[in-house]
Formats: sequence, structure tokens, C-alpha cells
Amino acid sequence: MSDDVPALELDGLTKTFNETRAADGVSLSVPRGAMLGLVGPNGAGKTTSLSMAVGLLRPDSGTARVLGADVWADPVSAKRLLGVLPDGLALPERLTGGELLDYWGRLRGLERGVVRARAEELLRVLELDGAEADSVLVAEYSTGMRKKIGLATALLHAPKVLVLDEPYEAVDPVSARVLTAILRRFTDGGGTVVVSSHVMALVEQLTDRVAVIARGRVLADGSLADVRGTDATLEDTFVRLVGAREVGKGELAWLSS
Ligand SMILES: Nc1ncnc2c1ncn2[C@@H]1O[C@H](COP(=O)(O)OP(=O)(O)OP(=O)(O)O)[C@@H](O)[C@H]1O
Repeated sequence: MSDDVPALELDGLTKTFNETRAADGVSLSVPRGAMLGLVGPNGAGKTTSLSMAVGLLRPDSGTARVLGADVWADPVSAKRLLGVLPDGLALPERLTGGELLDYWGRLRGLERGVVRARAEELLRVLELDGAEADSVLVAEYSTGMRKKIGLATALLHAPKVLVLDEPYEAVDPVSARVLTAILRRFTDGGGTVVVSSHVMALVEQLTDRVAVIARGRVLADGSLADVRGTDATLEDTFVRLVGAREVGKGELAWLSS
């Protein structure tokens, strides 16, 4: 494969739900080894775009390619290369974390010994291990623990491209550091990461590229420095591109009466 094939290439992805154009010609090219932050206000179309990018939601039009493999025309190749943490991941609830990874690894066609060794390591690094954890069902996990076990399922088959929808949401600061270390190691090894987040400071600290999306369209895309331009912070850029909403003096007056 030639070196200039992008890790992820979205071209004109469009999706309409009833009257709502959730994604309106979303195009993005993410080079190999990059860490891209996808940011945008609530309802901007981030989850819709990422779901189409990884083969979870069929676009009305447009294409998505992972290292050249078309996600919809050649899903087996594309999904082998992809590790995905979707929004609201539905997990088998009546399994422990270890059982879930075992099941997931077998579904991925990995050998039992490989699955066991990787699962043990992932559970330990993500602090989901221990005697008690061996008997705790995923149904009983906290929101942050669900994120972490979801991340473990995304990593288990050693993908080349990670697409993570809000991976830091509800994760405690210690686990967030672990997650950052994992993602950095992944890109240092040549892997590519796309993360969506609402936390601008985190995106600024973590990523080297950023894409801003609003009303289903990509408003800016490029290196962090280029997108930020002369703005002091990414938050300033975000507000400038997306528009600020002030709370007027007369609004919610009843709260302070
Ligand atoms: N399954 C669906 N049916 C109908 N409308 C939908 C559906 N999924 C998303 N939408 C609409 O599409 C738009 C984009 O939603 P999406 O979830 O992609 O935004 P988002 O940027 O991920 O938002 P958030 O930051 O709040 O998670 C919203 O207006 C949403 O209401």
C-alpha cells in the first residue's frame, strides 16, 4: 500500500433523518499516524458522521474508506482495520468483563490463547481486573467502566485505525491518563486515531489535527495550529466558527428571584 493512502477518507457523506440533514456532504482526509479531534456543538452531526465512517449507519450518499478499503463495498477488509468505540455502545450485559473480551475476540477470529493474554493485559491496564471484577457483570458496570470495557473491545484485535466517540466522557482522571497513554502509544506505532469530544482543552492537549463540524458540515479541518490561527485557544475558534449563545438579562429571571 502506498504511503500516501489516508488512514480514513470520507467523501461527501450525507444523511437525512426525516426533515433533519444530520450530515451534509462531510469530507475529511485523515493521514496515517495522525490523532484527529472531531469537535462540534450538540446535534452537529459528529455521531452520525462517525457512524457512517465505520459502517454502522448507511449513508444516503458519499463514501468512507479505511486505508483504501471501502467501508460499505468491502466491509470485511475495512472492519479488520478498524477499532470502534461507538456512541451508546450496546454490550452483552450478562457477561463479566473477561467473558465479554473472550467472546469478542472469538467473534474477531482470534486464537483463544491470544485473546486470553491480550484481555488480561487490557483489563489490568484499564483497572478492570481483580478478584471482584471477575464476578461483576457488565450490567453492573458504571458509565466510565462501560467506556473502558468498550475501549478494550475496540483494541483487542490490534486495529490500525481507532474511531472513538467521546472516549473520555465519564472516565475518571487517572483512567483518562491511561487512555491518553494508550492512544499516544498507538499513534507512535503508526496507528491513527479519531476522537470526538466536547472538551476543547483535552482536544488541544491530545490531538495534532482538528475538524470542526456544525449543522452537518465541516467548517474547518487541518493541523491544530492552522485551525486555531490567531485565536488564543481552540475554544475561541470553536465559538467564532459555531457562534456563541448569550443568556439575555431578561431570560430565566425567575431563577434569581
Ligand atoms: N436516528 C435518528 N433519527 C432521527 N434524527 C436523528 C437520529 N440520529 C441523529 N439525529 C439527528 O441528527 C442530528 C445530528 O445528530 P448527531 O447525534 O450526529 O449529533 P452530535 O454532533 O453527535 O451531537 P452530540 O454532541 O449532542 O452527541 C441531530 O439533529 C439529531 O437530532
